[in-house]
Amino acid sequence: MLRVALRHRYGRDGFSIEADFTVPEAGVTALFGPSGCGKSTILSIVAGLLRPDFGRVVLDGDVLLDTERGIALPPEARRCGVVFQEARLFPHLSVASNLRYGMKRAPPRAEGPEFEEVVDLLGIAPLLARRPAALSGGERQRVALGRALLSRPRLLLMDEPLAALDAPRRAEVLPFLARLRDAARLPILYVTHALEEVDALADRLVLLQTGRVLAEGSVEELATRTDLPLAARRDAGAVLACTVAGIEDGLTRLDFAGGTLVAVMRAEPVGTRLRLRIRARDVAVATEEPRGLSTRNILAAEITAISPASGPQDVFLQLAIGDSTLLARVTQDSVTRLGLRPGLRVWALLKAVTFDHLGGPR
Ligand SMILES: Nc1ncnc2c1ncn2[C@@H]1O[C@H](COP(=O)(O)OP(=O)(O)OP(=O)(O)O)[C@@H](O)[C@H]1O
Repeated sequence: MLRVALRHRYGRDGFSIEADFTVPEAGVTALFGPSGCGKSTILSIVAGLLRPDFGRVVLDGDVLLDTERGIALPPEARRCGVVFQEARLFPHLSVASNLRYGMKRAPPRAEGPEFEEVVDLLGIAPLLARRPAALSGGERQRVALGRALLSRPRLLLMDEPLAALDAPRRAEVLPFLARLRDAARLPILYVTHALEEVDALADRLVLLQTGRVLAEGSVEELATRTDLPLAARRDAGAVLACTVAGIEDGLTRLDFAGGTLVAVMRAEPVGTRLRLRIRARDVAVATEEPRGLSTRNILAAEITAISPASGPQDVFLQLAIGDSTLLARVTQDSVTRLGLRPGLRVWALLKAVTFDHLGGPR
């Protein structure tokens, strides 16, 4: 586990950061927030590239930084694999040599994946003889991931690794990141301002705003918090962990903690685990069981809370469906007209178009 506590100010009157959070043993923790909120600064402090005014960084009980005790391990002694927005490969070396450079940085008895395993994991075997100039942006990033992994780090730090890529390249690299996450069994601190990357990759979220941690928790939990800035986004809504239960007539049946949904999406084998974001604006409610509707996903729910939404006419309904929570964005007028209140049993109507298939299998 990684524990981070820090305080830093750039210059006398510059931007100030005060953050305190943890990253579990394995899985992706996304450091998420708008541009300029301090994400890269935090990552640099953890990597040892920036010395903060005050900081304590402890990885699995080992102190990497403790300004009060005068401890500050140099970057190379921290065993952090760092991946930046640009791949930063050596242009004069082949892909294979770039990867071997990573291996040379690994301590002699460090545990970790072998060269072939990493090449296989990231699908870079056909690229080994090439120079970075002859690679696409996505391929370059895959090599950079491989090089970081081969240095056998104890922690992976990724600073917007997909931000410099266009949408098709991002879509190409995302599944490899998901594979790496599942194979590496390392804590991964992942800086991003893209919610779709959070949905596809992250287990936990540390939400930042102007240098402060607003909240930390699981992606599912924070997605339905209407008091956070996430709720003001167009794509605000619940994130549900689902398992593919079957495919019939081109429709995929997905089980989640609370019931079953039907979605039109890319066919995945039964048992595949994935996550869906169900946008609040795509959920409607009815006080009586609807009949004769084209909507296939109609779920029995209970209203657990009603809270204001960013538009003055709208509110969020928090809906409990078994052990899951959905958000619905409805007008204040429908609340009055239908007598919606916490404790009321309703039906949640989800449009098929709601389903965005996120990331690769988990
Ligand atoms: N070396 C520096 N000197 C002074 N101010 C800095 C320095 N580096 C960053 N800042 C300021 O600190 C704030 C946080 O920057 P940081 O790069 O950590 O944010 P970020 O969340 O990573 O942003 P982005 O998503 O745009 O990369 C910004 O206001 C930035 O202008």
